[in-house]
Amino acid sequence: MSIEISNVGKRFGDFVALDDVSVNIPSGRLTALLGPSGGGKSTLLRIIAGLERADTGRVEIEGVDATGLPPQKRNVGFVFQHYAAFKHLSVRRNVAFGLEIRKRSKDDIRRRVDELLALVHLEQFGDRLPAQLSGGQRQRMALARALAVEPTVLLLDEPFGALDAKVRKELRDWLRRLHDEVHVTTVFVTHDQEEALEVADEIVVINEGRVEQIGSPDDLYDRPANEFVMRFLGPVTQLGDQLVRPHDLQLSTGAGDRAGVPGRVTRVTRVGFESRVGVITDDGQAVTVTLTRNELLALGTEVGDEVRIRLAPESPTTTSTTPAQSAPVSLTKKFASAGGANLTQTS
Ligand SMILES: Nc1ncnc2c1ncn2[C@@H]1O[C@H](COP(=O)(O)OP(=O)(O)OP(=O)(O)O)[C@@H](O)[C@H]1O
Repeated sequence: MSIEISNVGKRFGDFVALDDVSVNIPSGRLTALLGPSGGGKSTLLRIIAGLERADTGRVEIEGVDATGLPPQKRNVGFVFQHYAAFKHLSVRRNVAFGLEIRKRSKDDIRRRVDELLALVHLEQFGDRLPAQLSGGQRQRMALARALAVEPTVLLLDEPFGALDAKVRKELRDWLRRLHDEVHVTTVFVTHDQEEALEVADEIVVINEGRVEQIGSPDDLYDRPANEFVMRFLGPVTQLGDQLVRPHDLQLSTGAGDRAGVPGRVTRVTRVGFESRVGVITDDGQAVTVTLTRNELLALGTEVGDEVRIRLAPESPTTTSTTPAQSAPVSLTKKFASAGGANLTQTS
């Protein structure tokens, strides 16, 4: 284990920002701290970096107790959302900065900066000033600078948060490829579930100062530990008392079909390649079903049609704990007896 966080607590006045958090972050992997705004992700990252002191608990980095160490003794590289570059220094000098203060030889520095600029695809921009770079290029420079001193751990706090959606997506793919090349243990903070699912090997879901679940993207998406994780990781709809993903529901038409929950189509919306079908069940529950465009065409269903909703076999579900949204028991029973796969399971 590369970073072991044990029973860390942090308060700001009366406010509990982190409540007895324990997480093991594996070496050489890309780990996302994911959760809603204000949940405590940045605070945890800053505690790993040594920029913030935990009130209780312990932080170990590569077997060394780092709890009381200042940031410069932890051998961590850090990149923030708004990266503070030295404005008057060229990109090369910015990247070289950490090496210069470590008094490396000029030749060494030149070689290493060349390597780093190539790694982040900024070879041709070495002589520019930071202000002459785009936002995405500046964040790549920040990463090169953080990597220059060969940190044990790279910590990224919403590194692409300030960039537009398209550049964000490009940099996300690029970060994944970069990590596959350099394999430095990396922890990055994001509130964007798609970003975490796409990039991370491992995701730690943090909410209201507590860890909700730790696992691979597949684990979290397919086997959410609770309703919060299920809702946070992707779209959900409710059928009976179960929360399910809208794309895990199937629709059928045809008078002879008696399986599944009966209802009527209220809305059909196309969003790019997918189609969202709103159905109101005979018991009055509004359910959303997501189909591919071709599935919708094959089904040929329109607003007003009678349909039956079924859960695709092996689909993940979570029992809703929100009383206001719970369906009448009769519906659950009816659905279960109508052969609703694992809908009767409770977790
Ligand atoms: N220095 C501080 N003084 C007082 N409160 C703070 C301080 N730093 C953070 N907090 C509070 O602690 C909580 C957790 O903040 P943190 O920045 O860790 O959340 P986050 O999950 O990273 O959220 P975001 O995605 O919005 O950055 C927030 O409610 C925040 O207001």
